[in-house]
Amino acid sequence: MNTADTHGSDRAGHVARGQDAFREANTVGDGVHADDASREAAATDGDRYEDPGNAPDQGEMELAERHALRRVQGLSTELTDVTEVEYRKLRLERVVLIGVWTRGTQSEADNSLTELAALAETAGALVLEGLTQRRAKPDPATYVGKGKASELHDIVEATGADTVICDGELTPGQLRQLEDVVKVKVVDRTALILDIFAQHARSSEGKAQVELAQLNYLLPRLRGWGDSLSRQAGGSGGGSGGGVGLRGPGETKIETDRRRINDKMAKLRRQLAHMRTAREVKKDVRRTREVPSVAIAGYTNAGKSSLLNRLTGAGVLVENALFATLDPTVRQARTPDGRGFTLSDTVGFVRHLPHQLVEAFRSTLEEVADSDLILHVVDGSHPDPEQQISAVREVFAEIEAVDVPELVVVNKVDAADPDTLRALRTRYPDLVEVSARTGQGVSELVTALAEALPELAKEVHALVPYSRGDLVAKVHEDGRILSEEHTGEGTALHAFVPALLAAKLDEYTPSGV
Ligand SMILES: Nc1nc2c(ncn2[C@@H]2O[C@H](COP(=O)(O)OP(=O)(O)OP(=O)(O)O)[C@@H](O)[C@H]2O)c(=O)[nH]1
Ligand SMILES: [Mg+2]
Repeated sequence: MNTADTHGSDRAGHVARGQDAFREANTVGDGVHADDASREAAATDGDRYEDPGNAPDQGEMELAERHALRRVQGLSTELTDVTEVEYRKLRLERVVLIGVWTRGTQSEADNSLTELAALAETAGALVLEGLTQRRAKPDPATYVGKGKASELHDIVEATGADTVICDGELTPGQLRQLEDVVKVKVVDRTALILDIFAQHARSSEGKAQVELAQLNYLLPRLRGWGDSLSRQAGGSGGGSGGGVGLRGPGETKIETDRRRINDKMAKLRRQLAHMRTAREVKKDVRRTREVPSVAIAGYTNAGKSSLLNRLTGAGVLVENALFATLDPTVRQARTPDGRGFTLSDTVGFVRHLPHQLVEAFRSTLEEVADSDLILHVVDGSHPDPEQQISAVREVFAEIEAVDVPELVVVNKVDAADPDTLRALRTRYPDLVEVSARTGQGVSELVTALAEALPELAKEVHALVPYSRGDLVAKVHEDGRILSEEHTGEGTALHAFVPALLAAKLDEYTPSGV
């Protein structure tokens, strides 16, 4: 918690307050300028692994495509005969949610279940009922207590639900034993999030990362799922202990499956290592340009992609669903005083992000840790934004991003409760309030962002011969020009530039300046 706190608002800094008049006058923010040339540059830099085209309406196309494809997800061909991989196509239709509430207030417990409902809907399920049980800790056998479990069975039967989703990560044994009582498929929050990620991954790297996480989750659960599902499939009616005759061949099959899964995981790890190298190379290119990078991070559905769109007109997918964005999108942008920087959208965070996913997405999340500034986008219209802020900061700590300066950006102020906003202002005095929807506050955000960006290191005076027009162009691109004059010998420049570019300009610096 201490690490998270040191990451606090005091360091976010730079945000001028009391500019309400200015804000009123600027309700339609035009955002950071991203010209076509720089957008083209972003495309050739190839920050996406499967470039879906660079048309401005790309986000809309993705959205349409997603709606068209929703719920038609195939299995990887290599695993089609592993029947226990069943959970990968959860085919959630009608679900009942159940949560064990161990600490905190009633409203926190309710928020948690509301979030689970949003996750379930994002995965394509229809939520019929949500229940919580207050207990000191989850029951080691059936997650909820025995009595509650049979009550749950009655509700499942009465509503005609086909799946129960538990708000936590269950042990293989708990999953199996609860299934025995409720007689329908039981999945946990982790499996649900993995399923959403599987539906949403678009790049080959994202797909590989999710598949690795799924297999990782599946491995210790093979037997549990296998037992329970085969009993159900066999229609033997929930007798305990499984069929004697099934045990031998069942175990052999599990061994085979386990080996196949291990092989598949090894292959995925190799592929990912390879893709990672490719990404490092691209990052190096960016680093040699020394353009500062800004990462937009925050809780899922906070409005990160909307804000990126508002800031650059990038046409990135926006959807009122959790985890709409899984693949990093990087755009070139420019501050009002002309300094170039990159702005990247990232995968949303969630409370108790399954550990397998943090592992799998480590390379993607490291983009955040490697950035020069984090715009931490917070959903101001959520009933409990502070809890989301802490959840996000926990992930920052896990990916070692706590040293990166953070600017807290409270989004959706058009829909936020004034009391919530007041509480946030007290807690994070340096925050910026915006609405990606209406554009309110966006120009203040641009100013705050420009101030928080690391200053370009070097002031140079140079006389660049006309044969080195490329260098002058670079100064225009990456630097901030104070004066420029065309003389008989070349272009005389006075500018602030990144250190690396300053070194290149060194030989054109007249001595004595
Ligand atoms: N009222 C209001 N709604 C907003 C605002 N910004 C975004 N939204 C809505 O919030 C939802 C989520 O927006 P996204 O931009 O997809 O959020 P995200 O943080 O990128 O979400 P993930 O990629 O899923 O993590 C969408 O329905 C947006 O229309 C805002 O300023 N005001
Ligand atoms: Mg997004």
